[in-house]
Amino acid sequence: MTPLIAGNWKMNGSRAALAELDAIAAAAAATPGVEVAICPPFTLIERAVARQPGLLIGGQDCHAEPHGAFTGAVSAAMLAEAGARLAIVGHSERRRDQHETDAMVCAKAEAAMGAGLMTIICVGETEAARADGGTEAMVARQLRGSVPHSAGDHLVIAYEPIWAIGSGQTPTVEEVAGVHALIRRSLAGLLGETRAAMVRILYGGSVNAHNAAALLAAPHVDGALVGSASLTAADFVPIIEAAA
Ligand SMILES: O=C[C@H](O)COP(=O)(O)O
Repeated sequence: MTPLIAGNWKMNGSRAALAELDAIAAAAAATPGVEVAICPPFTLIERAVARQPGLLIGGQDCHAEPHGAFTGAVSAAMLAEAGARLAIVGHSERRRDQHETDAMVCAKAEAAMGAGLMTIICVGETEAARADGGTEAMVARQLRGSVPHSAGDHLVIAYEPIWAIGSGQTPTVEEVAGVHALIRRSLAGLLGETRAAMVRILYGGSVNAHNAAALLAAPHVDGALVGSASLTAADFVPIIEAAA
């Protein structure tokens, strides 16, 4: 399975920051065995695609409906028209701040896949769930609610423990491997063994140049979803290289 290293710029970046894409695209071209994506804010998508058409450029969210009276929202078809080839849905920051439920995430994922976009569905436990030993139950519940039954080879799952995002903390490699194995088993139950085997499962949460190689070497870790360390080529390129 080709590893996917995806950068999520969140609400960061500017036209000037797109210059970072040049060295990122060069690193991606030099590591053809690794797929590289960047998800900038919506406003930068078209320029990012124009600047580096070889990179996979994506959106950080999409609406479940194709069009309508949804002020501030962007549909999956709009992302695709802008040149995006993937969408992230269900990021924990949107589940928290926009109160997105599993059902809403599932509808967004269906819309994204319907528009032909590779679709990264994010799941991950809270710090409280982890402390109670509830990590696997919470992740399995999110998968049951968020993954469309129709999902095929456009589907990617990102396991992002909420407490690890932006904190500098990560689970142990063994813990990551355990949750990724649980995700693979859950997907097999939801989609069947054959389709589940094709789904890439990314780890996200404080991935950096120093810890990437160990995390990416864990079983069932098929790439990474990277936040702050994707904002500059200096930080992101070593993570791409670690996946090769
Ligand atoms: O989408 C990316 C994740 O939320 C991880 O963010 P981070 O690498 O800054 O911890």
